[in-house]
Amino acid sequence: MSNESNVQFSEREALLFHSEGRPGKIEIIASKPMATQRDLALAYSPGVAVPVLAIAQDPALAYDYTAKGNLVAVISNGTAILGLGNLGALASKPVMEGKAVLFKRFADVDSIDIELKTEDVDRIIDAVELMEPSFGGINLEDIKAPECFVIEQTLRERMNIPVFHDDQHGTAIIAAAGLINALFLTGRDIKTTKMVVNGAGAAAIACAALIKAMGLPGDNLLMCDRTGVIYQGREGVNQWQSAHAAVTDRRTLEEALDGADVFLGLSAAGALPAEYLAKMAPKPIIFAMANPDPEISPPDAKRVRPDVIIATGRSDYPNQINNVLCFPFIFRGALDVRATTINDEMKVAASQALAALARQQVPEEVAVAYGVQHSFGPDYIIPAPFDPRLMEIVPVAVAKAAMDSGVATKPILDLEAYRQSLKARLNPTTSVLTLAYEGARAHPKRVLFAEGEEETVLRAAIAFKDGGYGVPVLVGRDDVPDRLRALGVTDPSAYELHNSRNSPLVPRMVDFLYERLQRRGYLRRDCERMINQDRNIFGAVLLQLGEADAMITGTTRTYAHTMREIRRVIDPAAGRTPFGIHLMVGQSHTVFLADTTVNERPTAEELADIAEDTAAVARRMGHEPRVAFLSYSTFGNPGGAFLDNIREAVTVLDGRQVSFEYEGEMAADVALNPKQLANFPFARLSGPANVLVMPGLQSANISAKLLRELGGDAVIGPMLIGMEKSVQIAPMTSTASELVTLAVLAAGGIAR
Ligand SMILES: NC(=O)C1=CN([C@@H]2O[C@H](COP(=O)(O)OP(=O)(O)OC[C@H]3O[C@@H](n4cnc5c(N)ncnc54)[C@H](OP(=O)(O)O)[C@@H]3O)[C@@H](O)[C@H]2O)C=CC1
Ligand SMILES: CC(=O)C(=O)O
Ligand SMILES: [Mg+2]
Repeated sequence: MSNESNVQFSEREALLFHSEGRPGKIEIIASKPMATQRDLALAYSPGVAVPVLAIAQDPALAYDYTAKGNLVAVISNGTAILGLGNLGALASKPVMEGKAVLFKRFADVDSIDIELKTEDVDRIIDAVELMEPSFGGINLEDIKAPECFVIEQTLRERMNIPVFHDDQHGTAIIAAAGLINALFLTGRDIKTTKMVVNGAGAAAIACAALIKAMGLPGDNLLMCDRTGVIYQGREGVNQWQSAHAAVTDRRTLEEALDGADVFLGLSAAGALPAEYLAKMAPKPIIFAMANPDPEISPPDAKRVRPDVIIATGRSDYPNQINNVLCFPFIFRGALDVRATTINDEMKVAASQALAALARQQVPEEVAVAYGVQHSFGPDYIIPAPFDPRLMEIVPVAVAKAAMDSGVATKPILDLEAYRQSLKARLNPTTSVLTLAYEGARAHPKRVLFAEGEEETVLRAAIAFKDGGYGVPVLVGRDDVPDRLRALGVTDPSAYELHNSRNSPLVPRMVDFLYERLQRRGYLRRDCERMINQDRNIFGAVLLQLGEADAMITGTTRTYAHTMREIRRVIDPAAGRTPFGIHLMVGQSHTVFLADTTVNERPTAEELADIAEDTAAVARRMGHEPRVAFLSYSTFGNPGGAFLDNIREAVTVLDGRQVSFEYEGEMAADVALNPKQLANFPFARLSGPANVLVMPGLQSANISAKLLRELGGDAVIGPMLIGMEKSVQIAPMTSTASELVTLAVLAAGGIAR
């Protein structure tokens, strides 16, 4: 799919992504304990009667006793699914589930998709209106024009919670923000700018209205649909379109574009032939926003007009103009002040905040991920959706505008404290992971997949290559190309394959291994056999010879077995203690657990090394480390025979004068639960620990595996740290996407 952009994936992969594990993209998780009879009695009958009666008395209490205040419905009837057209309510469900997860991912808004099987405007209005008690806000999505205008307007009048048709206003807010910056960069004044809007539906009409409100003269805008220019007097034009009908003798898109400064595409894939660009003004601005494929691709546009500033709706080209930059954050702000509506003031505030953000210095981690050109300029006119600053800045601007315009029912007095609370709502790990993926694309590395005959590994290698994250180097037999073909790869020769049976590198590899092992009891013949027969040794030697930057293995043999093989070829880095880290990633927190894989009974020095290196990984992943050395004992209570090395590790760190907080020994609940920690006021942790150094491999490995199998959080790892080359031993149960994550972390230098 999408063979021109730098992110590619097969249709099969897109389907697998949706079907693997639990089908679809969302599930509902209880936010209260549901373990005991008592929990259930409180959560449901009879306990639930108490909040019922309270809400009946005072409806505002619904925000205190239910999820309403943070819950948004994403509602569609599937009549304008992206740019794919009217494919019906059911087919729109993947998109609506997608919007729901984006709400959560970007702004911690809980959201559920609702697909309505009707094109009847009145029935949609009635259905949505009846849902008012359930939700804090309504996001209408992919409902075609002109019905969407009537539906949204009527619901806004009838409902007392925000109703927002994202395709209209979300798109207009982003397009306006991008346009402000593109006009600035090309030295244009909006009052003399000539614009063509292609598409005359929901998004196009809302964008045209907002841009005119910003100062573009009505006569300077020509709107086109499939028939051509919408001119005054044209037949079959609805009332919303006729508001933008121009007095003009131009009739086609091509004629409309003659001398135009800006093309705004909100129509369909490929709707703008490249040759039409030739007659546009110097430094033309093209926003080709149709999804999933734009009106014209950036490479095609740049071939004809190298001076173009181009944006698309996609994340895989520079300048993503997509309403994902807006809807999570505008609802976050609106919900937090319990706004009764999202008004024009709030929309303008969001647009201005976005435009201003793009002009600020780009944070280092975002800049590194994107490469140098991502400072304000033609390839960076709008912030990237996973820029962590969006969550801090846009909701604050929206909340303030809601308060200033009198639609906030629960004003926020301290906006700075609000900004801080927004920051804490998202887990930095998620943006660091996203940025690690972007970084891998900006600086692609060679990653060796040692088990190239395994389907899961091949799928990971395909995703790694197609995603543009780097070059997979496969170890496997001659049938690997056939296996790749069976997975939908049309040109397996594009994959680098090393087969020990016929690799020209084998003599050099044997020399290397024999040199290393000759004084450790191995004959040359043993080394030849290992190179020929053992994929981990073969792969690790390739890594040592510089044929790859990192290596992924582990899915076919146990961790211990794989580790033994790797250690024959690769040593610990000088002065380092190798060990494993598991990461537990929740919505707002990450906990780093170490050493979960290597050292059975670490000494005090080793525990201190593990603490230091894990703290460094935590910092690389955006967390200020607070290290707890865990035990069954807290500060000597109860006493025991195996506490000395833990205590001594704390003393070792005292001597090293490290720059992070650490404390121990302590029980896990003291480390993680602030109430328990408060019982030890002398403890030198300013908050719950996020780096847990385990006393030994027994407890560490058991805990990590328990959490992986039973825990609600996502688990990443184990990452192998402290080796002279980056080798990652994945769990045998890994999925392809877990392998890709490990590959990206290894290639990007986070796991090192
Ligand atoms: N990047 C972003 O954030 C967003 C992008 N969009 C994209 O905008 C497009 C329209 O969405 P939306 O407004 O919701 O849909 P609507 O169904 O409301 O409107 C579609 C409009 O596009 C016109 N159109 C379709 N094909 C062409 C063509 N080849 N040339 C000219 N006009 C054409 C239709 O004209 P006619 O009546 O003649 O068929 C109609 O006016 C979609 O591609 C969607 O993905 C939408 C929202 C956000
Ligand atoms: C992004 C979006 O909402 C659309 O393309 O419809
Ligand atoms: Mg949409």
